[in-house]
Amino acid sequence: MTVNGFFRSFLYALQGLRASFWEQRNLKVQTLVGLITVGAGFYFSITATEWCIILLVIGLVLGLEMINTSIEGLVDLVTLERKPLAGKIKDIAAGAVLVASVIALVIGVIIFRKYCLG
Ligand SMILES: Nc1ncnc2c1ncn2[C@@H]1O[C@H](COP(=O)(O)OP(=O)(O)OP(=O)(O)O)[C@@H](O)[C@H]1O
Repeated sequence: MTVNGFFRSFLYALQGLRASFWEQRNLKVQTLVGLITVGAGFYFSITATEWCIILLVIGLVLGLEMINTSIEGLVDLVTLERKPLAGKIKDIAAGAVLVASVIALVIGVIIFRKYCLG
């Protein structure tokens, strides 16, 4: 891949980021929660290891939400008819986001509990 090709792929990825952000209410909410968590991280001066874990789960949730958005679009592209398989595929993709979000919440509680309780 040439430098130009790499740069173009990077721009396409940024376009994808922008498109999913403006189209997806969930992604905006998750980004806001992520930013609040980062703010809390600065406020409580969490450790480097805690930063790594927090940033990893934020990236996981946001990344999975974008893949979920992409799968929803792909299913709609294949069929707009009501079909059990189409619904199941969307539900599984949404379930993946839910799993990551619940894990992120648990990790957030584990990390910030000790700072909040003193
Ligand atoms: N073609 C379809 N056939 C059967 N069920 C569907 C179909 N499309 C969507 N569904 C069902 O409706 C749910 C919502 O799908 P939809 O594409 O509207 O997502 P959404 O509610 O807009 O999600 P988001 O708010 O994240 O965009 C799916 O999870 C699925 O259960």
